[in-house]
Amino acid sequence: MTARRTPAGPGAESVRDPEDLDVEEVLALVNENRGPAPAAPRPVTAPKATGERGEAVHASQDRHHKATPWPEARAIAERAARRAAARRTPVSVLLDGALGLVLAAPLAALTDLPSFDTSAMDGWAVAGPGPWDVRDEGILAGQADPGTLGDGQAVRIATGARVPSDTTAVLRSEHGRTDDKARLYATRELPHGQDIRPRGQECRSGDQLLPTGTLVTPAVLGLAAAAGYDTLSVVPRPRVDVLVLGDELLTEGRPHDGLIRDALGPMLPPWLRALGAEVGAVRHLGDDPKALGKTLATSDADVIVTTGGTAAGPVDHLHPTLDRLGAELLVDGVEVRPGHPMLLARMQSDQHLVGLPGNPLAAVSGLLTLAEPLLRVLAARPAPEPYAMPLQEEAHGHPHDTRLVPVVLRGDRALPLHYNGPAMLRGIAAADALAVVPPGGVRRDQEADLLDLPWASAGVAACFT
Ligand SMILES: Nc1nc2c(c(=O)[nH]1)N[C@H]1C(S)=C(S)[C@@H](COP(=O)(O)OP(=O)(O)OC[C@H]3O[C@@H](n4cnc5c(N)ncnc54)[C@H](O)[C@@H]3O)O[C@H]1N2
Ligand code: MOO
Repeated sequence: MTARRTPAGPGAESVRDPEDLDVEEVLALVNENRGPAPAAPRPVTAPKATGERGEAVHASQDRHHKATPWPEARAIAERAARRAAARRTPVSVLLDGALGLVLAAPLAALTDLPSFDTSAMDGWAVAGPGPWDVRDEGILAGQADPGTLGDGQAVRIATGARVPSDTTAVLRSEHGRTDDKARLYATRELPHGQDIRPRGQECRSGDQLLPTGTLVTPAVLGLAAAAGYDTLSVVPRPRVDVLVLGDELLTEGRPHDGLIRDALGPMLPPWLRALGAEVGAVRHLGDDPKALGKTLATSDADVIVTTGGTAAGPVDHLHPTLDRLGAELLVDGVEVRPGHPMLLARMQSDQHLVGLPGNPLAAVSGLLTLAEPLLRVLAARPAPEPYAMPLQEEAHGHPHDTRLVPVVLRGDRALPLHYNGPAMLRGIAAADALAVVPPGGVRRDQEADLLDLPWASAGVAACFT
């Protein structure tokens, strides 16, 4: 695979323009030497394999089954979403609500475009060879009936106006002159049909302009409006409920007395929206298994995202609660660092739960491993083009698991960031992408696959509004 883009271009390291300075400053903060080294590989607790890879297991089954390999976990999330996506019903939305959604039906022109023979220039509509007698009244865009021109006649015309019947060409204003008797002379040759946009030049009514599955971009909105649409049939955004678990979490102020700030409540909704979801208010449920059970049982969201409680600690209630509710575990642990306790469960045929680990970077890992493919397929969005870049520094690997390491893109290389421990957000907050580091690691100058962060390519405003 090849690098998809080179944000700073060759030589970016030696040329420090003001934009680069910002990057340098951020890098100095994130990669200064006193920071901890990249997370050391963790010893792997020997898992006992049970059943086939990717096979659904009931939540009460052996919790020590083998975790799913990282690429397979993503494929399982995609497959699960495909089954649910087949049952989703398209919705009709006003144009201004369709941005970022995907067409559920082909966009067929509701009119010819242009819908009438149109002047492409400001000048004169003329009939037959010149010189021409110029009519008194000109024609503007938006005028319903421009009449007919007789041979040897001309009329002033504006760009976008309907040309009169029997017009043979439009003479641009800079290519003609009139005498004091209102006779018009061309100052250069005027081919037949010049500067007339004939009706149907771009499309005929009924022509397919865009296929099902097209992402609605600003340009698509423009085309749809031009072709006569007020509403579009689109795939609805999957509705996501976010449940933040943990009694230790504060929603404001500074950490104190063993309590810490909830970092995921503010981070997940906009990130999930950038992945195509419609997200309601975040609910903080503490470590209350009853509240968790009730909320899961009554949610009508397409996808429930929980944070924390995925491990086996005294207040990690997710597994027992899923078990009580009869959920089907499609993925229960992934061979990825950070984030290995993440899980994917099918609650009902058309409802899934993504359990993100509580450690914040582990939660990001779960977001990109399980939530991204699930939401992308439910929203019918196209898969991002895979791409790879050489690493500017070595990223060492975990003995068995894939590692996801925050990187910044500098010129045509990706620089791994430190502060990439499971509980840290300092690296990812400065990152453009996550490098996929297979077991064995990636040497300096060797290519690593990259997962883009949604805002790195589109910009924050484009992807969150
Ligand atoms: N005996 C074992 N213990 C743990 C294992 C393991 O394999 N065996 N795995 C560790 C790994 S790896 C992770 S990741 C965590 C996953 O834990 P949980 O999903 O159960 O999450 P919690 O225990 O609730 O929290 C973990 C950690 O993250 C902090 N946290 C939780 N929520 C938030 C939030 N919204 N914002 C900021 N920080 C949050 C929480 O206070 C804990 O420090 O389990 C390990 N343990
Ligand atoms: O390694 Mo855990 O998965 O801390 O994130």
